[in-house]
Amino acid sequence: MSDQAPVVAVDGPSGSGKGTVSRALATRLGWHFLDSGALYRLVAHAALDRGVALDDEAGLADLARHLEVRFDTDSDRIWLGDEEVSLAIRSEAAGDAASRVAALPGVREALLQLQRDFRAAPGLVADGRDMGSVVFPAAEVKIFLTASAGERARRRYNQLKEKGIEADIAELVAAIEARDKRDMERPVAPLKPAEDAVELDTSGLDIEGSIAAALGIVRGRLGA
Ligand SMILES: Nc1ncnc2c1ncn2[C@@H]1O[C@H](COP(=O)(O)OP(=O)(O)O)[C@@H](O)[C@H]1O
Ligand SMILES: Nc1ccn([C@H]2C[C@H](O)[C@@H](COP(=O)(O)OP(=O)(O)O)O2)c(=O)n1
Repeated sequence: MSDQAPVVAVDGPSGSGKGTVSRALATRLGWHFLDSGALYRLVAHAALDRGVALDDEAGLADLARHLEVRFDTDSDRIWLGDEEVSLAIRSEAAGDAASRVAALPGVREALLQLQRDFRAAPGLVADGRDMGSVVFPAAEVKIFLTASAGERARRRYNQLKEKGIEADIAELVAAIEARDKRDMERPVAPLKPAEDAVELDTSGLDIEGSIAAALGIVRGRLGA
């Protein structure tokens, strides 16, 4: 593993701040970035688009194996074939469908190598649920971000409000708890901290505080 580029794995539940913190880590370290959740969202989007049922494991795995995905990390845009799907895959419906397709072992297996291919010099920051436990089990640094369900619902509420979308906090808490339950109880690659992960609770932290704390963990581990 030491002859390969180093990996910082950032895992945790929805709304814990993984995307925000891991993108900032990648920028500050000058490393590559993998948004693995986007891959599950892309499979779900492609399935909804092409009428593949969300429990058709073979059909979904086939979609996952042949994803024609293109990321532009600078502009944060994503294409599926010729279609720009940057906004479409961020909807609550796509997130919910992603959580369903992510429970299927055939889909996870089909996305494994694609995720590992993101590892390149000088290093990779990988954001997801199983980066430290399954995809990069020998990652040099593993961080498990958490925050209370109430705090995560408030963050989601603010995100939706910024986009002009009305939402109900109680409904968001219920949706977050349902998604956590599905992600934690699935038999394959369930959401849980890797044994050697450092847990970081961001409930009482602002964004800069979360980034600084994560950067401190990375520097401590890498000795940089
Ligand atoms: N302390 C914090 N750390 C990270 N993100 C935060 C924090 N406080 C609020 N946020 C906001 O929470 C929202 C969800 O963060 P995001 O990075 O998308 O989470 P995840 O990728 O875990 O679902 C974003 O709008 C982000 O700006
Ligand atoms: N490595 C990963 C990444 C995401 N998933 C699943 C679990 C989530 O419910 C969906 C969507 O993930 P994403 O990180 O984009 O979702 P959030 O922004 O955290 O709500 O995909 C997964 O099972 N494994």
